[in-house]
Amino acid sequence: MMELQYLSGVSHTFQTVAVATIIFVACVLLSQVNYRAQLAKLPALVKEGSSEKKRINYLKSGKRMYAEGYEKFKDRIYRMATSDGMDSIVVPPQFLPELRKLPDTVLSFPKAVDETLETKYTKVITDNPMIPHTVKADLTPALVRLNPLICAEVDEAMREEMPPCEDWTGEYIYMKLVNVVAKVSGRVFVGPELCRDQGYLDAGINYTLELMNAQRAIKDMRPWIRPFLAPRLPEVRLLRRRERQATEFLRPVVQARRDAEKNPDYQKPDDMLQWLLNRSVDYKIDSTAQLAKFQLGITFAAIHTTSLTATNVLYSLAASPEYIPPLREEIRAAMAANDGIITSRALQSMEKLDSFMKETIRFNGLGFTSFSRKVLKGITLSNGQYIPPGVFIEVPSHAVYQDSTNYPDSDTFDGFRFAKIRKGGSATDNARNQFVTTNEQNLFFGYGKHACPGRFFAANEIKMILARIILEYDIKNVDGVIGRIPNTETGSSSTPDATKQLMFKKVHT
Ligand code: HEM
Repeated sequence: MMELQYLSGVSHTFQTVAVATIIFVACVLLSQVNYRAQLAKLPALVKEGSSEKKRINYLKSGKRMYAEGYEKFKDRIYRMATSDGMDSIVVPPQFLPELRKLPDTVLSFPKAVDETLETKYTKVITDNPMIPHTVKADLTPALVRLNPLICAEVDEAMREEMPPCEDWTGEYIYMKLVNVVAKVSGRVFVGPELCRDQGYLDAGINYTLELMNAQRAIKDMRPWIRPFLAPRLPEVRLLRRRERQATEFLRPVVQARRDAEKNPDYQKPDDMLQWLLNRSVDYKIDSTAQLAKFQLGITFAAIHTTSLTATNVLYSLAASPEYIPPLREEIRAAMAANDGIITSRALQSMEKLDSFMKETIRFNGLGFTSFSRKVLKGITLSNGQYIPPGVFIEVPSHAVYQDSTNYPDSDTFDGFRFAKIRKGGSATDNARNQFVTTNEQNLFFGYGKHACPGRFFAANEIKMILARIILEYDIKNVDGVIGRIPNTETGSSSTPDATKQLMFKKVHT
């Protein structure tokens, strides 16, 4: 009797579990059907073809497809299959003002980065506000004070990296710039103790490349198998090794600084590591390992973006060397007016250089889209179109830059386009036409509350590096290369081709 009762209990439990499982699976399937039905209501740029064909097409012709969509859909959103075969929702820029008001719980920047970088496995920190806050509240206001020091670091790093170039000399400038930027950013991020340590510099430079490799290896796995196998991928293990290595580099420096603080006369260093230490109590960061991950995160955000952008500008300059004499004159005058030092005031007065940098990224930014966000709760736009939760959105920034209603005669590269507007214009014209400007027509550094907080530092650093190069060298393409070295374009990304050389020759005055 007891046994029968027990068996009937087991069978009842089993039935309950089975029913619950069926209900759960049905709900998942229904939500999937609902999600697909909602997506299907949005117009698609490419209707025909298998998802693999669409994916390959996107990788090959992303730039053209974003331009086509921009022309075709104008003030409507549409969907397009992207590199991982999933549909992304492409949003025209006129919706940006309404989207920027939405909180991260509805339209999320960190969640978009989490999925793009597979942070569950790569462990990049995306959700700690301490990094953007420290960059905004400590680094940007410190620039006026730090610029002479940054300038001295640029000069020293350039002397170390660039050969004499007494005659025309070919250089793979991208790798040179990565080293310069790593040293200069290193001085500001970790301070004097580590910024010249080749081991630490290499760790920072390689981390970004290793992170991208790990992300690609994870994306190549089927999603359901990732929780089991991704942590064991050699590429992912390498990231763990880098984290441990960075922690070991930082440990003695952090310890020495904490010990020194006990001395009431101690002058705290003026760098990002110290600002992070100062804020660590408020943000409940108590281990060197966490600080090391923050440092790697900032390095990831800063080094290659800055050096790729500086490379883009030099590729444009080599293709249009007629800009070199007026730029050189401007830089000389700015320095002469500021006791030979590149102060913040000197940088601000280099409006032609700022303009040339801005015009370069109008044609050759680091990609064709901006404002990548994940939709967490459904959004109805002011034109009535509905964006379902679960999708990614992006704005076709390159198409915006090539629209002649935003930029008259938009097909023409006019290096001083923005300097001319600023010279004759109002305070608003001045504010809206700078390299660091972010708004609906200027999306290189993103848009809204997550727009790149490091852009002021990056702009200063790039200008100082370019100023040093333009003052000291004539620049041209390698013989036989006509026009600008084309960027490598894949899907939504565009990078200067690091395998190409530029020619440099020392200027003697
Ligand atoms: C030319 C160089 C750089 C470019 C092109 C660039 C670009 C960007 C872009 C597009 C975003 C996303 C913004 C959005 O979607 O709205 C971003 C975010 C960010 N960038 Fe930069 N960046 C550069 C340099 C730097 C530097 C030097 C730092 C650090 C000092 C930095 C720190 C960050 C951080 C912390 C975020 C995340 C902001 C947040 O979570 O709210 N970036 N950057």
